[in-house]
Amino acid sequence: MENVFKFADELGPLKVIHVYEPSIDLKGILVIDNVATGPSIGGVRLAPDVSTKECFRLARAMTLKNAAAELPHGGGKAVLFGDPKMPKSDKERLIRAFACSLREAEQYIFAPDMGTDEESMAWVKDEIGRVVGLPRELGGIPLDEIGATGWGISHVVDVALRFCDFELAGARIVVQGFGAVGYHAARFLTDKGAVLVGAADSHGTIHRPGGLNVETLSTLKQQGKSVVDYPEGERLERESIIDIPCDIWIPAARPDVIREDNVQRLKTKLVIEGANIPATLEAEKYLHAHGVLCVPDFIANAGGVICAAMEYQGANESLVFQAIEEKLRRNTEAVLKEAKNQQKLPREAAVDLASRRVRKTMGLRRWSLF
Ligand SMILES: NC(=O)C1=CN([C@@H]2O[C@H](COP(=O)(O)OP(=O)(O)OC[C@H]3O[C@@H](n4cnc5c(N)ncnc54)[C@H](OP(=O)(O)O)[C@@H]3O)[C@@H](O)[C@H]2O)C=CC1
Ligand SMILES: O=C(O)CCC(=O)C(=O)O
Repeated sequence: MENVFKFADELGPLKVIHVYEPSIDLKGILVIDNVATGPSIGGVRLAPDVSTKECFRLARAMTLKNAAAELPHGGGKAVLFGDPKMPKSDKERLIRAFACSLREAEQYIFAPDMGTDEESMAWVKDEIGRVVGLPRELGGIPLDEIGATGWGISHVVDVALRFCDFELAGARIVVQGFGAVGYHAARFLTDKGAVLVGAADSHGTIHRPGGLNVETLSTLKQQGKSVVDYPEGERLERESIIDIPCDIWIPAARPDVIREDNVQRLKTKLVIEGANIPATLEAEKYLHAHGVLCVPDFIANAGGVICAAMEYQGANESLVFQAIEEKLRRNTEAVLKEAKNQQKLPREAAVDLASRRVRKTMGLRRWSLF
């Protein structure tokens, strides 16, 4: 048995639950990292290559994200082993069973992540009720459909550009992953004058220096095709997305895509981490040393969970965009100012800000974690 206490530090994790039901090939993990601020919220990720370590790192990112955004929620995350493109009936059975198996894990509120969506959350609601990110028909605010995280990213970019030497009009952007985060980030940024010159999905990369039409790419994805089916431009290998020269590079897919062994290939001025844990610390240090500004994940991509938390409190959809804008602009400014003034990595400044808030709420409780 893996020694799960190797992840333990002053913040958590509070609980690590492994779920196994061989009759339907259900293998899942829930990490509840910290609930000092309230019940944890974090998405359920369905992917073939997840792990306990990935789940813990994602749960910790949620603890920091929810604290930075001043939400009354702690951090948790769940992962399910499986192909997100499995037949829908299999996926429904898996998610319903996973929800049932975690019925008693009341300190965790289900939400969507890679491989799961509003419909998956509707199945969770039907089974156990403790869920956010629901379809509108069930009273939810469909955070992926409205582009909550992409909206937040567009404001993070706007603030980060005050710390850079270029403007958004005409800036070349590259997006790795063309799902809920990648598509909406590209949509909001190109609406403000940026040019999307590269995009990747699980099948490959498309590169067109003259610009890619975001809605054409979105239509291809809705038809079950790939970004590489775009009618113009150069088709490249999936990993070649990192080589495309640009001004803003936005990871919006898997973890650890920017590492010590490939960070030198990035030719950009600004990295906005749309994905969770997309870069290793060493890679972020390299970027910092080479003058590339990098806004960390739990600051940049908090739009989705702000929306989710507001849904949980019964808020109206029209208030969500304003709340995301305000919180993300304030945090981005605070983190980048502190990083600049103290000559720190933006991540160091962000972790200081968020963990200070978590420690304060822990100090207000009899037991710090539970
Ligand atoms: N949804 C949200 O609001 C939030 C999401 N995040 C994070 O953002 C990231 C993306 O989430 P989301 O957009 O919701 O996920 P989706 O499942 O909607 O989209 C993921 C996209 O990534 C692509 N992809 C998968 N693997 C690779 C790869 N190796 N290289 C390139 N592209 C790849 C997929 O390709 P294909 O289409 O071919 O499957 C798909 O286009 C995750 O890290 C998630 O945790 C963070 C905060 C909030
Ligand atoms: O935004 C979501 O889907 C819920 C929260 C989450 O999992 C995340 O922010 O990564």
